Amino acid sequence: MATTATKQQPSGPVLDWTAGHGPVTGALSATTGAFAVATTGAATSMPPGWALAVGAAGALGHTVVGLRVRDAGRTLATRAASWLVGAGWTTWAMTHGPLTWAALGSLATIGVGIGAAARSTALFEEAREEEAIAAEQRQIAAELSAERRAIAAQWVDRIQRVCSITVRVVGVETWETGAGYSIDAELPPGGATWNRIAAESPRLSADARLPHGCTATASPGIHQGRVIIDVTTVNVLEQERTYPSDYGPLSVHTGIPWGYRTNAEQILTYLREQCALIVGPTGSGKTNMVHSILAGFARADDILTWVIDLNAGSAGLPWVLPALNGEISTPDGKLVRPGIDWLAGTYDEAMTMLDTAVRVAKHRKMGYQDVLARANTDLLPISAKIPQIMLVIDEGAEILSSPDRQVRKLGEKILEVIRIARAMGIRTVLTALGATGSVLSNLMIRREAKVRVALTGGETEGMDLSKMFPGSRGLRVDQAPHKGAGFMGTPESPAALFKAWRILPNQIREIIAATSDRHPTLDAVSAKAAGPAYVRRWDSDRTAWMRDQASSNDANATSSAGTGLRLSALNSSEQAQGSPEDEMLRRFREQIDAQFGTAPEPQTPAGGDRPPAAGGLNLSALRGEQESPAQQAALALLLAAGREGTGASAIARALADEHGTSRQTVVGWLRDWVKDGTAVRVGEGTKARYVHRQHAPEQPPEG
Ligand SMILES: Nc1ncnc2c1ncn2[C@@H]1O[C@H](COP(=O)(O)OP(=O)(O)OP(=O)(O)O)[C@@H](O)[C@H]1O
Repeated sequence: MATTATKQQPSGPVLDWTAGHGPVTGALSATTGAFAVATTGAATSMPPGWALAVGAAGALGHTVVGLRVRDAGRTLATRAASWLVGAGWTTWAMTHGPLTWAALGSLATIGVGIGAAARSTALFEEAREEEAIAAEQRQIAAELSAERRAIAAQWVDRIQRVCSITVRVVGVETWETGAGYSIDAELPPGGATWNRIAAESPRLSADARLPHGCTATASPGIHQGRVIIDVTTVNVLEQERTYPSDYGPLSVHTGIPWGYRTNAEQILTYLREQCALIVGPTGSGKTNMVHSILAGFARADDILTWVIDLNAGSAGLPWVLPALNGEISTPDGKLVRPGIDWLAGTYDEAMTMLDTAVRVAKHRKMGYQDVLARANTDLLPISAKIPQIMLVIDEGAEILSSPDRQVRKLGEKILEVIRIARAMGIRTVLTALGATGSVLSNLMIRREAKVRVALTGGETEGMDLSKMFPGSRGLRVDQAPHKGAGFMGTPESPAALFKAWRILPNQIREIIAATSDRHPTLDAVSAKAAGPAYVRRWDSDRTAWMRDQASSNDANATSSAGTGLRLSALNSSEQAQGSPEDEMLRRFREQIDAQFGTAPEPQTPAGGDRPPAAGGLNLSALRGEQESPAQQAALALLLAAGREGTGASAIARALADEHGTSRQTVVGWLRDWVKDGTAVRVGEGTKARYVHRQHAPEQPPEG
């Protein structure tokens, strides 16, 4: 709150002065009450005398109750007077006439007299109750104020001792997170500046006997004569904090939390235009951090996450397998979608994904010309209808700097996406084990990836923080010796210590379930560009590696310690086709189809009897080796059209350029699909359109 000038708090008062400001706030509360009465009075033409009566009653209430609770005489007098002043002001405000204090005084006297005689009136009871509550609050405020005053006094002395500057503390705010406090102080006249205090941060921290990992950092106040000193008293980086259990919706526009600062406040990343780079050597907590990033993306209702993970699939699989294996369901018993929208674990799949991303970016540029013109912007307006695609590439930096020519081709594609797709809503998050020199010397990364994280986790080798965070001084690797901790900087929040939340598989499962209904679907323009390659992404032949991975993980758990890319992924076609494997593959495929109600397999006659499940994924919906690419593209369009559906003419138009398909041919396919239950015809005559059965309002009767 006080320390980070985040986007949510662009300006306005820095500190919260609502509690414990002594006489000023006391007077304020009396006057605000009076103001309310005056306003209401004026608005309802209340006779001005009533306001005086209220004031008198207030004075009376305070006096009587005060006597009962044995308040000091002086407090009593002040309090009663404040009510009268308030009421006096009210009357003045209501009548716009002069106020006679003699009249007031007499009224008050009369009031006290009357009040004493009328103890049991409702007014008195009410006043008494209010006063009891107020007294309790004042007690709390007084205690708080005492604590703040003590802090203020200590720091005035300390700054004098350490920096030889005599400041005047204007306010002290203790943080809601309980991890420290902020001091707002005025610098003495004569040209002292805030950075003189900032420069003495380590000595101030030592003088204050702060625990290890806690700091006193000075930053500019509301003008150059003021300074804010943030003091952390609890080392939250040392603690293990789990991912916050509130899985409420997020958006690319409101920022996605990636971790917390030393004051325990969340750091938000704004990735509409930025890419991100996360560096963390083995064991620093990088995989865990990627999971908490994927958690944030899963919670957003305008983000589709595509993950490339050629390294044993550990980053993406936990977001896919629980859903594919049907291990979880939503609270109302529905099947869930995976927490990410696409996972590439092999070289070929990664290439397909990157090609798709490039096509989507280019198509969006053309297809959304009118949207951009209408919104008068060159940045595609991202929403749940036109989602942002976040490409998360684990060890992407290693792909970029790989000596292997084939892998470097992937790298070139990644750079192309970064270069062309900012305006069109595709951004990347790259992770790196280290060796960032070559990556950071890439102009594209330097310019586009300004959200940066360095997970140090105690590792000092090969961590060049000055390259990761140019311009920031005083960052030392040894300040963040804990796993999951390091430094993070974004364009909105300067590089400083931070820690990622710990996230365990059970929370990942919870988030998959909680966010299943929230994920957007690819907009029609993008879906058309993405084509069958996208629609078939969960097909069993393309997800077979996940099964391989899952079983090889079981068999050889220790091998995951090896670092570097799993280049065997390049040999994706070399899958053993022995009969036990075939059997597993068949079972896996059956499972997927059973879970997600995909189209019945032509080669398994029993499949046709299964009632299709509503919703779910398009897994293997585009089956049928016998189908032409044009027909597959048509089916992709039908799927992409969602509940709205589409028609033969629209599909034929979309296919004309690439495939030269006639309307008549499309009519034939649609007719076949209606017959075999793939599509449903909705509406009549000119309103007739076709809806893929996944999106059909009601399931068609099975024939
Ligand atoms: N944010 C965190 N808070 C607390 N502990 C953490 C955090 N992140 C990671 N750890 C601890 O560090 C261990 C290693 O984390 P993780 O597997 O994410 O590291 P990594 O850098 O990906 O390593 P590897 O490359 O070997 O998988 C975890 O098992 C956990 O005990």
